[in-house]
Amino acid sequence: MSKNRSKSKQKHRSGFVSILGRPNAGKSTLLNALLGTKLSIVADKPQTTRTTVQGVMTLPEAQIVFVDTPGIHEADTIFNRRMMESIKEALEERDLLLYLIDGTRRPGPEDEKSLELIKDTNTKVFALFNKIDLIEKKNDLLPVIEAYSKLREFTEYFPISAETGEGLEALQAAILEQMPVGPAYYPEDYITDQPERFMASEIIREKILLTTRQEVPHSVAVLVDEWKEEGRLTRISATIHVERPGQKAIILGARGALMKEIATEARLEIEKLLEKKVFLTLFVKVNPKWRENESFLKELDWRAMIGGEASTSPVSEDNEGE
Ligand SMILES: Nc1nc2c(ncn2[C@@H]2O[C@H](COP(=O)(O)OP(=O)(O)OP(=O)(O)O)[C@@H](O)[C@H]2O)c(=O)[nH]1
Repeated sequence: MSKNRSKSKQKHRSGFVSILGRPNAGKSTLLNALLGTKLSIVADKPQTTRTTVQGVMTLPEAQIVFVDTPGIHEADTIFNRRMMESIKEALEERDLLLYLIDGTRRPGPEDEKSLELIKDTNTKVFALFNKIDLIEKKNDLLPVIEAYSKLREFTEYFPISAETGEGLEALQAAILEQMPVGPAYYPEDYITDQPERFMASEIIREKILLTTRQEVPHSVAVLVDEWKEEGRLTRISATIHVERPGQKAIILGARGALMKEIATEARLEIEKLLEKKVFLTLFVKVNPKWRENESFLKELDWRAMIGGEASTSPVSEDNEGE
């Protein structure tokens, strides 16, 4: 880590950061963790036609704009030289790159291929070794870090867990330090309802996990279908997607009792968050194999919500009301 952390504190800083990494490394989880825990601001429009703003973290002393890198997703499958060149060009425009690595695995040929993208960029790159919560003995991470550092020299190395939040504070401080002096690009109070929408779905999901005591742990996804501000009331309707009819039965409980409990607890917490009265309607729907359904996963991704692509379609007959 660099030494003069305190020196840089007075001036406001701002910059553009991209998160890269192989599929499944945890990029979305990290972005959510960095932004979510800070109740961050999320921009609802692309910053330029080429770049999508994924989220803006506004702190008293800095603003960090997380931006997507166009073409990066295709780059994993299409190794077209022109595309690689345009991605590399885009990466040059960033103030910092976060290269996310699954810290539980040593690099394989796919990882080496993926590192090609950042091979000769002039932009600083942090190596983030994610999922350290899965590593029993911390020493087991060392050979992984060593193997990666042989493939490329990174500016700094961070063991983190996007899931538990471990290491994220240090990471945030280091990101801040890399940001050039500059103004905030977005007004401080520029908060759309989108993070609230995402947080509401997370609250509902959490209540399900607590209420059903982990009987349906990872088979649950919650999508907010409708969000209407009606004066002092916010009307929210959301669908709980499960994989099997048995899971739907568990969530509903006898005569819908459990579902009622989930809805009430979630409503109370969302009311606290919004500081408003909330009318919450929940539906539960069997959506087999939703985890393999590409378009559904996209809908789930809260970034998709920012683009206004979240489902607003009416709920189908399969649903059960609160
Ligand atoms: N145990 C653990 N799991 C994690 C962590 N970070 C992410 N995951 C899990 O890893 C999986 C992939 O995470 P994502 O955030 O979807 O990964 P991604 O890099 O955005 O994936 P793509 O969208 O496919 O590029 C999910 O099941 C996450 O829950 C972590 O720190 N610890």
